[in-house]
Amino acid sequence: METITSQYVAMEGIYKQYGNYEASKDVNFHITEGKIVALLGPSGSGKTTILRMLAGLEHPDQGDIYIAGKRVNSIVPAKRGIGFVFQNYALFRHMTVFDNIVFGLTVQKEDPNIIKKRVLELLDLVGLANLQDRYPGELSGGQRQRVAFARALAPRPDVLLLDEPFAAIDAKVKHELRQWLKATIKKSGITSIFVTHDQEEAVELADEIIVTNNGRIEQMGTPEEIYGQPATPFVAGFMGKAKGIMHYETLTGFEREEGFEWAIIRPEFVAVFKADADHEDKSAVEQGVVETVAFQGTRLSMRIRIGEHLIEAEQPIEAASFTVGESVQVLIYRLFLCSNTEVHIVKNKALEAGQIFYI
Ligand SMILES: Nc1ncnc2c1ncn2[C@@H]1O[C@H](COP(=O)(O)OP(=O)(O)OP(=O)(O)O)[C@@H](O)[C@H]1O
Repeated sequence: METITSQYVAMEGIYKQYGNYEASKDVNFHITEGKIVALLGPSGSGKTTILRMLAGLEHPDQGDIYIAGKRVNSIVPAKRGIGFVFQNYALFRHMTVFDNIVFGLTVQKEDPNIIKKRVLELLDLVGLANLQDRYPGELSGGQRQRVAFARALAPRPDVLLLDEPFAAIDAKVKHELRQWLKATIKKSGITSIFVTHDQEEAVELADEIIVTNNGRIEQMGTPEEIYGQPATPFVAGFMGKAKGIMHYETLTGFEREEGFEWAIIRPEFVAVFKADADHEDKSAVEQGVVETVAFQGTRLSMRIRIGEHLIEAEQPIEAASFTVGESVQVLIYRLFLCSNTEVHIVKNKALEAGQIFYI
């Protein structure tokens, strides 16, 4: 059997078509042992197809798949050493929590005493030791997902695959459950790959993110890299909250670059001042007019018109309040300047030397 040594999970030169539709186009990535990796991208971008090919539930038309250093293309799903957690829990309703977890092991025909010991260990790991006799219908969504997680870990897989594991979970519980999952995965040391279309989830959980778009991988990197140094215009526009995307002509402090026609301005790249506010960067501001103001808990979210362009800005609520129609000074600290294929991260040259930038 072929082996690769330096990478634990890998895809090399993967192509996959469904009929005429190309769901994966030259997919390549390498994942190091013990990492948590998110497959992040819009609906239909090919995330689930990648996960299902790793699991052996779909087969590539071309390319190589490696798990735990072994080429697994021709190995059946049950022998690939993977655990799978689905978004809808997929627990057996007529079985207790204990028996649901046992199910992951009985198929391996283990000794009953070893099975019991292993299940108790897992119940402890997922914090459900006192609920082992309950049925899935008597658990909350978060608890059910913990059981599904324990069941997937039961046979000690080399790799854990999770398909939108929090999709069916209440928004309030999600944050807590993500923190729990991250800590539990790290404790067990298992290499984990999960699919999500939620960038907040990817950033919160993953050591590394693979951004998919239209069947291709746009970028792989740490959340900080993906967020702060987008490699492609798609990633620059996909990550971050509501952003101003404008056909770029001139903005104070930013020069034109040949072939770079578009600018992406995220809310955190912008500061807003009252029209009469005095500050040291006056020469670097644009004049704008507030078009909308929305209160969002701890922040004010605003849409501001600069000439023909609309950009989004955010202010802490302790800062000055703003009203619709008000003229304001807008200071753009930086922007992402995009050609069709490249992104340049450009700082405002008109700012005083020594200005501290946000990111
Ligand atoms: N069995 C199939 N037969 C035909 N086309 C399919 C099949 N499975 C997926 N596709 C198509 O392949 C593309 C990629 O699908 P995939 O499920 O991998 O995307 P995704 O990024 O996971 O999307 P989502 O977030 O909506 O689940 C989609 O256009 C989808 O319609």
